[in-house]
Amino acid sequence: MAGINQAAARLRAQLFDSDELIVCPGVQDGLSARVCLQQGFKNLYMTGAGTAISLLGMPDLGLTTADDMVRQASMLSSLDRSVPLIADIDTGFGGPVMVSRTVERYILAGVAGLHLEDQVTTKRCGHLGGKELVDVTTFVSRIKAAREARERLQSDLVIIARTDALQSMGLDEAVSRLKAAVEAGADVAFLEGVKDREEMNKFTEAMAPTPCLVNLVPGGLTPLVNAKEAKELGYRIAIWPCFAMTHAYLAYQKAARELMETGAVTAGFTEKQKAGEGENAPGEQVPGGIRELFELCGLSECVEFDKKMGGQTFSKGV
Ligand SMILES: C[C@](O)(C(=O)O)[C@H](CC(=O)O)C(=O)O
Repeated sequence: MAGINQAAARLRAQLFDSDELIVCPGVQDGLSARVCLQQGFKNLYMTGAGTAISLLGMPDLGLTTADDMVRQASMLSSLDRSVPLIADIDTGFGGPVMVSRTVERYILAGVAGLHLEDQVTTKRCGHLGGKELVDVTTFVSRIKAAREARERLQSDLVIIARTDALQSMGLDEAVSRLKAAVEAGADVAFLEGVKDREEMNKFTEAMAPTPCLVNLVPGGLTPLVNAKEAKELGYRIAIWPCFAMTHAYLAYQKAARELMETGAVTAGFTEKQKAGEGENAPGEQVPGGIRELFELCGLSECVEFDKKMGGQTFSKGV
């Protein structure tokens, strides 16, 4: 338990023993997480929207189950346990019993922080229209259930309360909901769909001294401020949910179009090959080729581990 809880304790220290902005690139699968770890990020964020898209091929409409999310969170937090993962838990997937059970599963999966919201269980992405909310008593009961799980497991889990109330009820009601959530045990406040810098500032000031999170979704409602600006606006955590996914989508599309139109894929070709000279030599290293991807995902570490344990699995090389 102590080992798993370490990431949560680290996130708590980042939040309360320092004033640095906690920068969380959004990841939705093993590849995006490995790339962010390779780049040296100190935190990761598991996006629910990205998980719906990459795991189910479906939009963010409350279609991912607790099992889908726990499994993904467990895989992501296992890749580097020294890097705290903040994960989306949507609405907690039911009433207080279900919320408590799901939060317990997130803790056991090694999640360091999670955000729990006040939309109805048939929720949707916070940057879409027509959102419906539960009443404040139900929202608070979700937060209390999360807190109960944290206490029961003696975990340092950081609970982030998210409200989607801005769209239909305005800033004052949103702030009042988040204050009630903090009173019930949440550590951080997350105002979804904040629309401009003035509102961002007003929000962080209204919530002080509670730390606030800003959600920077490409193509969403919130201006895409950079890390420096987010900090100046009073935020302590910034998440970039689908940033890599937008890039990946455009790259997949380009490659698929090329294959469809020309019957060939040149992405893994060397410059010589692109110039029409020669074919891919068997086993040749190409940028982004399969060996490089395996290396990114720990090929050498696996081989080393096998050897260290006295295994012979790779004694003939890989
Ligand atoms: C933060 C969020 O909950 C997520 O799943 O990453 C989404 C982001 C998105 O839909 O791109 C959200 O509801 O804002």
